[in-house]
Amino acid sequence: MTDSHERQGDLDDVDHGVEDAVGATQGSAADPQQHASTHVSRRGLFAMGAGGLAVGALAGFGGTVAAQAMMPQDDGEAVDASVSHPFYGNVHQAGVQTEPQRHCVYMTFDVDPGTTATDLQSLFAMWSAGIAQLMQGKPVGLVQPPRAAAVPADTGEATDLSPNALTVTLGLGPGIFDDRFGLAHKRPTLLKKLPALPSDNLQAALSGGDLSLQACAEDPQVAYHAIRDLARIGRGTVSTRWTVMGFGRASAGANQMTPRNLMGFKDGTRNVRSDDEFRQFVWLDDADWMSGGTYQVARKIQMNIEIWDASGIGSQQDVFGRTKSEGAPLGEKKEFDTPDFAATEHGQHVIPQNAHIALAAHENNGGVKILRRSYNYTDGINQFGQLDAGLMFIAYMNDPQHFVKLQTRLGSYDQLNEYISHIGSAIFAVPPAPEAGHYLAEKLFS
Ligand SMILES: C=CC1=C(C)c2cc3[nH]c(cc4nc(cc5[nH]c(cc1n2)c(C)c5CCC(=O)O)C(CCC(=O)O)=C4C)c(C)c3C=C
Ligand SMILES: [Fe+2]
Repeated sequence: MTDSHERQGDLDDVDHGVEDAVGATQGSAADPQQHASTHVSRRGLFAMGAGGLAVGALAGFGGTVAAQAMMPQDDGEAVDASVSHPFYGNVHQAGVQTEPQRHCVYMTFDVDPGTTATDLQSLFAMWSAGIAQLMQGKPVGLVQPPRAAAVPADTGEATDLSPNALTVTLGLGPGIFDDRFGLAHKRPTLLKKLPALPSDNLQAALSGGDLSLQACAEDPQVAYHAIRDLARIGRGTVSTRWTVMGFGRASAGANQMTPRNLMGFKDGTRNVRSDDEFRQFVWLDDADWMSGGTYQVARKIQMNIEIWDASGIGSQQDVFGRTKSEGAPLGEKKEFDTPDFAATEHGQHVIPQNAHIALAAHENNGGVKILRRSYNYTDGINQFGQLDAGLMFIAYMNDPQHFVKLQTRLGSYDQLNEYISHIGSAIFAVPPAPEAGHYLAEKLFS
């Protein structure tokens, strides 16, 4: 039993929100047999009941949230705050193939000492029930409980805000499959710590984690609220490790205009887009309990923005191999023209061989592609009074070696290295979405 159980006993006046809702529905667990051999702690009961809450949540709130006015944005795209994505039954977790929303809060967690597999199981059940609520624009429990001494289960800052296309995506780090929880035999085949890579400048405090949550939404407060309440639900089982608040999505989805990174260049022009490409490069198939899942690589990449801002447009364009305004490959006219990496002029490659796109393109990497779903971030100013900002690079792929292969080349030769520094790094396995009546990563425990 972890100290969280004791704390739950102590906090009589807390409105337990998701926990109570889950516990109250335990009679409707989808498959009680599945848990028959599990030690049934209070948390175990939550785990059994999570499916019931899920079903209830779907039945009760499944319709679309009341439509609101469409808010036109500067990029010409309208934000429809009423959009909500389904959590259950979609095979893949939302937040991967989902068109990138404008804001993202990314957080990793370490599992607290003394936590058991049953505690983890309960956490995933409670997080699943909570995420299902949040993605519909609902609180995870009472914002205003009736008794004056009761602590609200939901922190309340998203009250009256619509779902805003919120997605919350759970990742499991390599640590979940070490000797702490008896889950080593369930380790996703390709999940292991990333090796040291060229140009790494990693800080331990910005790296690793047993679990990750990526919350993306069109409204930053909706994304932050989700992470805050989920971290609260996890208290006593997991502790926060590192977090990044991302904005101005720096990758485009299939139907979106290409956004710009903080270096002012369009980012996401040549990304994984079609269902076929997702099948080929992102989703895991025939991978036991991970089928329908994927791997997530997160890198916090700091930019030396002040130095970049002082460099000439010619060298900026050479760094990426693209023009700044249009985003066209050098030597071409339009953004979506195909780069010609062989073209030369006056004996020089038109796209320098050490340009970012020349090194990263699938044509020059044995056909390898990864899905980039990154966000800009800022941490204010650094100790020298300079802008502290960069790219929260988040990528999804069905083989983490694809990232390793690309970053080995980029870290060794990329002109961009003069202006960036990889300061944080982590890898996670992203399980498939649960069916209605089940919860994330449930098959880990059967
Ligand atoms: C290991 C993978 C990659 C890292 C790390 C990475 C960092 C990084 N990228 C930019 C900006 C741009 N990247 C662009 C293209 C691009 N980048 C990668 C991979 C990594 N980038 C790939 C696979 C590609 C596609 C290459 C191609 O097929 O042409 C571009 C060009 C526009 C686009 O196609 O998206 C930009 C701009 C930054 C600023 C950065 C780290 C801070
Ligand atoms: Fe890139």
